[in-house]
Amino acid sequence: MDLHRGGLLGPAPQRVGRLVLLNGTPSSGKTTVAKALQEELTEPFFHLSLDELRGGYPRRYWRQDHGGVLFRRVLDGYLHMLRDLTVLGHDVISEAVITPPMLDHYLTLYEGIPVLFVGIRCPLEEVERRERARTDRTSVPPLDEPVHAHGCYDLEVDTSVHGPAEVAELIAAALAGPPAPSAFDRLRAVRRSHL
Ligand SMILES: Nc1ncnc2c1ncn2[C@@H]1O[C@H](COP(=O)(O)OP(=O)(O)OP(=O)(O)O)[C@@H](O)[C@H]1O
Repeated sequence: MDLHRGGLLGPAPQRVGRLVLLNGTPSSGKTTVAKALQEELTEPFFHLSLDELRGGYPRRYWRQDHGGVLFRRVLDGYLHMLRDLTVLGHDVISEAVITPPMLDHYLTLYEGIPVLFVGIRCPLEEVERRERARTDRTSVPPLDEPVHAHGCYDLEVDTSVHGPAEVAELIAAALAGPPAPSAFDRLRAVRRSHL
């Protein structure tokens, strides 16, 4: 796929940026890890949570979004926006809740982009405890099994065992020597073998 595209600053950048994709159930700790990772890394990594992007629409639109149509459109915008940032040379940290029907979309959308796929694990009892303690949004049910059903990562961490700074160190080490083939390449190979 030809990712070459010029920007406001002239010709396309020398390299496509890296994408650190943190996948886990709500309240597994993705946003917390993303912020700790930005602190850990010496190079600048862009991070925006889906919740922050959702804030672009006033609350009344979300109250009317009963079929989830607005949510899906904003999620799609989020994923495409992060892809475009990597194409323009930004290194990016992204959060994801990838259930099995969604996986193909990610594999196709991020073809040609170096993805470090990180499983953010956390036991369900701890996820539920964190959900109950949250005041920033209405509680949502955990999705642990479907989110990790594909069973393939470059790195898996458990945020009930390792604190955010430790997890950030593990991810930084994986970024310094990313596995090859990457988890996304292995998942694409599995997809091709089923065609
Ligand atoms: N390692 C941790 N130890 C204890 N509490 C944590 C840890 N990581 C996150 N939390 C707490 O759990 C709550 C949810 O964390 P966070 O927002 O990072 O999860 P998330 O996976 O990004 O959730 P969502 O998908 O809903 O955005 C927060 O209150 C956060 O402070």
